[in-house]
Amino acid sequence: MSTRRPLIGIPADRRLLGHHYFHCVGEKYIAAVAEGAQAVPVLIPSLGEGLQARELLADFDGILLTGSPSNVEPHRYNGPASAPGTLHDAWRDATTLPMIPQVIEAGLPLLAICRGFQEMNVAFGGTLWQKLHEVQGYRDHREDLEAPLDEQYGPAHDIELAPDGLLARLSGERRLTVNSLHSQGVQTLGAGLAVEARAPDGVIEAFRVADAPSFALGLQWHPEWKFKDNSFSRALFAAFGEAARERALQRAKVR
Ligand SMILES: N[C@@H](CCC(=O)NCCCC(=O)O)C(=O)O
Repeated sequence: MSTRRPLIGIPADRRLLGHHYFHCVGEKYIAAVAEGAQAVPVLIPSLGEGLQARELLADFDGILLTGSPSNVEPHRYNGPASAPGTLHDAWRDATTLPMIPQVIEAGLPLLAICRGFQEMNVAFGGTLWQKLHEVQGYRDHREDLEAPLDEQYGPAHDIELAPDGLLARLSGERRLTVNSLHSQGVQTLGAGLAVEARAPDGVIEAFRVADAPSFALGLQWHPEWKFKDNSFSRALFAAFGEAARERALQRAKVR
């Protein structure tokens, strides 16, 4: 029976560096997959429809959707035009949004973080607030970009966990403290998503795919940041890796 580490795909951001575009993934996500999930991180270029995702997914045991300073293009959820100067990543949208339902349908474990969480909500038909801090009743969920990184990714607010949810089960807690580095947030929840956690102002901070055959979790915060120093983050990536190992074993049986 195969004992190789599971392969976890990570769709890349497409970013202009100098005169050329690159497809890139933040190293902290790569480390969390390799060390936290004990899996092999495989970066996936964001080639949109050119990717043939369905065939590609057959060779993977999980997918991680990362955070990004870019926003999902509003036309993807019939939202209002973004403020001038907003950073988007159309190629990433064109890659992840069609991929998400295929990942769930194929029974691959999925962990989505921040922008990835927002992509999941849009892929399931939900919509986004673009500037939570300008919406009556919501606090500012952004980081201070002038602050040191440890402060930007440091504890920012509590979340209340759904008592019957996966996060409550994984953590054994009802309330946790998380970091917060986002301007956007869930406005309407996508069909089939079950809320796992909310911030004190009511912002949805986590959900799962209610009827997914495997691990399918979206988080608005960043558990990958110094995950080794946080027992809940370690448990999250360990559970994600375990689900990917299970998929790898199933795949090995049918080869
Ligand atoms: N642009 C979206 C998502 C924010 C996000 O993912 N921030 C993290 C970026 C850097 C990192 O990967 O840690 C929004 O503003 O809501």
